[in-house]
Amino acid sequence: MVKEFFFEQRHHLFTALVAECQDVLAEALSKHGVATLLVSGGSTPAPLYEALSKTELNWKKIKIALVDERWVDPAHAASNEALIRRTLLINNAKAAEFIGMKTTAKTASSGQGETEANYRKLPQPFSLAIVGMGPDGHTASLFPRAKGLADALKPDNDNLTAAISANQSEVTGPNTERMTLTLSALMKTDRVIILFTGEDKLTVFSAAQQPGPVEDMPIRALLHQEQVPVELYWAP
Ligand SMILES: O=C(O)[C@H](O)[C@@H](O)[C@H](O)[C@H](O)COP(=O)(O)O
Repeated sequence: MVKEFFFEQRHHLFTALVAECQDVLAEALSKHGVATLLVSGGSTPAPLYEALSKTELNWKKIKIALVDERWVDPAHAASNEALIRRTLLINNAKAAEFIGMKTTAKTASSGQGETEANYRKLPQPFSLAIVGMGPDGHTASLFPRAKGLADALKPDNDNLTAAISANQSEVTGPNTERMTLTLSALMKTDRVIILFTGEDKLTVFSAAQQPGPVEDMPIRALLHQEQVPVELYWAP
């Protein structure tokens, strides 16, 4: 069951969401002494990251890692690592340790072993994952009917990360080669927060809440499970 938080204005959403993230991370720090924050890319979350970067958390005890990555150089405009370095790893949050997904491997599939080894060093359970949703019902880089999707969604897949080749029709530009957290990794997270805006995506989300093939709308894998608390933060 997804707990939904709707806001009339985006700045109200981000104010509330920063406070929620701060509470979740502070609780993880007091319980475990460390916290792991998993963050998505895309165009929506930047205001959250910029505000979160200024909060008075014990950032040197917080590990920040990507939910997914386009398999491009960190200097590339489409890089999620670049987005996080620009919007979150600044101000107080600069003290956090960042673990990226991109390696020097030519393809995500040939880089997956190294990325996996890096992610297995992250403290578990992960404290908080911030995920988005695309207009096609994808989340992370779990794209509908993409190559690698079935494995990435398998409950018995112990890998934390998976290489995905999205269909060109699903992504803008050259970013079809992706690395993503698997569903298993998201199920090892104490709290998952879905963040998106706009009426169109809300319509897609409502459709995803109905039963249907997960491969058509992979965010269904997060919505139709009772293992991990999932919250939606939405504004028009
Ligand atoms: O690498 C990415 O693009 C993201 O991780 C992806 O899953 C994103 O969250 C959605 O596509 C929504 O993106 P927008 O916020 O740009 O709508």
